[in-house]
Amino acid sequence: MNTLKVALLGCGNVGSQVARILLDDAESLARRAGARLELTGIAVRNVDAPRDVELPRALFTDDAETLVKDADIVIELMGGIEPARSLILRAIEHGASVVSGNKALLAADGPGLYEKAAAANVELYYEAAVAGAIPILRPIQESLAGDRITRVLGIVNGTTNYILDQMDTTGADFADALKAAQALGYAEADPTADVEGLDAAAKGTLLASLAFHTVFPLEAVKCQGITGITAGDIEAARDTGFVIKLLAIAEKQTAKDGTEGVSVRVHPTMLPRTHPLAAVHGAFNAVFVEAENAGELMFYGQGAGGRPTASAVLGDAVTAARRIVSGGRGRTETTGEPLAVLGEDSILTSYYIGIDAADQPGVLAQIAHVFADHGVSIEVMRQTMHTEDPLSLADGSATAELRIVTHRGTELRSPRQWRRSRTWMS
Ligand SMILES: NC(=O)C1=CN([C@@H]2O[C@H](COP(=O)(O)OP(=O)(O)OC[C@H]3O[C@@H](n4cnc5c(N)ncnc54)[C@H](O)[C@@H]3O)[C@@H](O)[C@H]2O)C=CC1
Ligand SMILES: N[C@@H](CC=O)C(=O)O
Ligand code: NA
Repeated sequence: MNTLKVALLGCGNVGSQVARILLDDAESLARRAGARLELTGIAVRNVDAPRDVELPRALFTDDAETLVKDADIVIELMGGIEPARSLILRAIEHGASVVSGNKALLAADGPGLYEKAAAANVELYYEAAVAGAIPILRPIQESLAGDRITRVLGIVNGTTNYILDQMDTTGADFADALKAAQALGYAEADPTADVEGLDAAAKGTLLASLAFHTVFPLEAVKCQGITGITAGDIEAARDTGFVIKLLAIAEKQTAKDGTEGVSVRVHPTMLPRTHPLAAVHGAFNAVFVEAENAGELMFYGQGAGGRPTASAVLGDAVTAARRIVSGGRGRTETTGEPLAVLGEDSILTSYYIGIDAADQPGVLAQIAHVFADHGVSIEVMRQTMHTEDPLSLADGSATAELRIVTHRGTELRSPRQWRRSRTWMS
């Protein structure tokens, strides 16, 4: 049986689990891959750093450059743009296939990397980069290659789903829930990427590009994270039978002028508690794919964490090994249908707005006036008094929390545009 040399870059939450499986499961992986996968080294910043998983000290090196030069398969689990990008390019130049979980890099520079991999006749696989353990990219690229996908939407960030779920079910506060998500290995090295929605935006970009056979630029994602969500918002949602989830939504649409294009957006969304996505708890993810002939498909599983993500990485490594053993290329990126990037004026949805207002006569009328002035139709308005300070009721300084849900409409920036969008209102 052949032996393929595997170089691992990074030994954090995911990398350490990948190394463990490569070592512990070597015999059965060899049978499945058709070649032995020999872990030749693990590149890290500090070879002496303490690790949660016990691994042979001799495998560690801080010389990633040298390690990739002699590998058949390079597994990149360092994260970040550089040096990950340069090391992947170096691996490709040396004829190695690459497996990565680095959605930040792939969303920023995927096409450049695929092109280099195709030219060198090697594979670049990244199933772990979207929705962790859930097989979603391969089904989109292979199983649905004969269908037309129209929409992909779902919960694709484990950290934010964990935080929102903890706030909803246990009343945990945002900061504590984030700390727990970090300790469990769900969060990115810089968790801003999770809580500001950037990680979900990167995944949305990858999903849209593969589902619609186009190149969707990361900068074109309309993105809002969960840092503005308060315990009050969660409570108000619960009181009205809703739950707040961070969704990524990629849609193929026809703009008003007839142009066919794609929009991608990430934002907190109020979902009825009876919706299937409302039942996605903890760091689990769920992705709906809608295709013209297949109809609706739902993919569900662990979206973050070392072990589940390592499963997706190993799946790609075995697939890459099989290709090397059998010869020939595997699946390629199909970017044959460049589609227009559609913006906010093509996104039709209803909005939830929370306002803290003085509880004084005329305030409600003023707010309603601003909405009317901008052509925004209100569907539901609820008022809750802040009564923590009973004296405030007497001295007239009390405030009220207003929760407003609009009818469906587009989100446009200037008042003039809002007026123009009036025709889109239901
Ligand atoms: N943690 C998770 O649940 C998931 C993570 N991913 C992705 O997998 C990748 C790894 O994630 P984690 O294991 O959570 O990250 P981590 O921060 O726990 O581990 C990163 C590892 O890379 C090493 N590293 C970083 N920069 C380096 C450099 N310049 N030179 C040498 N070594 C370097 C670090 O020493 C560490 O061992 C990231 O791209 C992440 O986005 C993807 C899906 C899920
Ligand atoms: N930080 C990410 C990890 C997986 O992609 C998340 O929380 O989903
Ligand atoms: Na996946």
